[in-house]
Amino acid sequence: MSILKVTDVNKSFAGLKALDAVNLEVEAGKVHAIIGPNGAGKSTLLNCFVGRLMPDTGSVDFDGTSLLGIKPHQINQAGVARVFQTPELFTEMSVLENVMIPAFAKFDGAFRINAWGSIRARAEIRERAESVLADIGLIDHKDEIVASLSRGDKRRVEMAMCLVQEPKLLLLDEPTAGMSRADTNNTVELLQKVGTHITKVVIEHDMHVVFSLADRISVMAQGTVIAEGRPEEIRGNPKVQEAYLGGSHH
Ligand SMILES: Nc1ncnc2c1ncn2[C@@H]1O[C@H](COP(=O)(O)OP(=O)(O)OP(=O)(O)O)[C@@H](O)[C@H]1O
Repeated sequence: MSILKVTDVNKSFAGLKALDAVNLEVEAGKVHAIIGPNGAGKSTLLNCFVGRLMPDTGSVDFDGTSLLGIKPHQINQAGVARVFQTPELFTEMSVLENVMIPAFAKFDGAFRINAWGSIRARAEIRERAESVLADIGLIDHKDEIVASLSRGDKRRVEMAMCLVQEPKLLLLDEPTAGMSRADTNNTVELLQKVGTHITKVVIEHDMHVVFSLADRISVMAQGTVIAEGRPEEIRGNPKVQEAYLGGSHH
């Protein structure tokens, strides 16, 4: 069953067709990678999933409801979380506080009936945050200020901030960009381990990462999806090889 369905999406910027009749279906519970050379339209498409961009035409349905015309925070409330290329963190606050903030935003309303409910909510939210930090291997750093963490650990905090919201769909925009091989391998291991029930859409240039994680791959070139299939189908696809050889890539 598909949880995300993109139908005939078009988007132009001042005459440049960034998305040209894009169709894409993401199956629930799977890891779906979107790959393609620079300028293929991957980020533009992702921005249409989170309310940052409005397609000119076409539809984007998540869990049976249209995402178009909905504000980013409402899309987030509906169960879509995004991990950015550059972590957006509260750097002067502790790791635990950073993870508790999105959990409050998501769950507090459900408890806040009276003062007692609010205290209970705080305890429960702290527990949720600590449990995610344990999964992600950061529990020993929970009281540290985020500014003092390594780049790799900052990305883990951001991942924890997404996971604590218990999203249905997690969007990962180049999760290993700029990382060393060792950090990349750690991130791949982490993504294989955490939130296994969460549907993930990953934009990624590193083919080692793509082939380690993806259940399905969509290949974009010049604003459109030129191939879609299982990793072994995509690996040998001549259209895909041509798209990469014909365009510039990292
Ligand atoms: N806000 C914008 N205004 C004008 N043109 C844009 C805008 N955003 C993207 N584009 C153009 O749309 C096309 C698709 O860009 P997009 O960033 O979606 O590609 P991409 O596949 O994500 O590339 P990369 O792998 O380099 O991130 C490019 O030609 C880009 O220059």
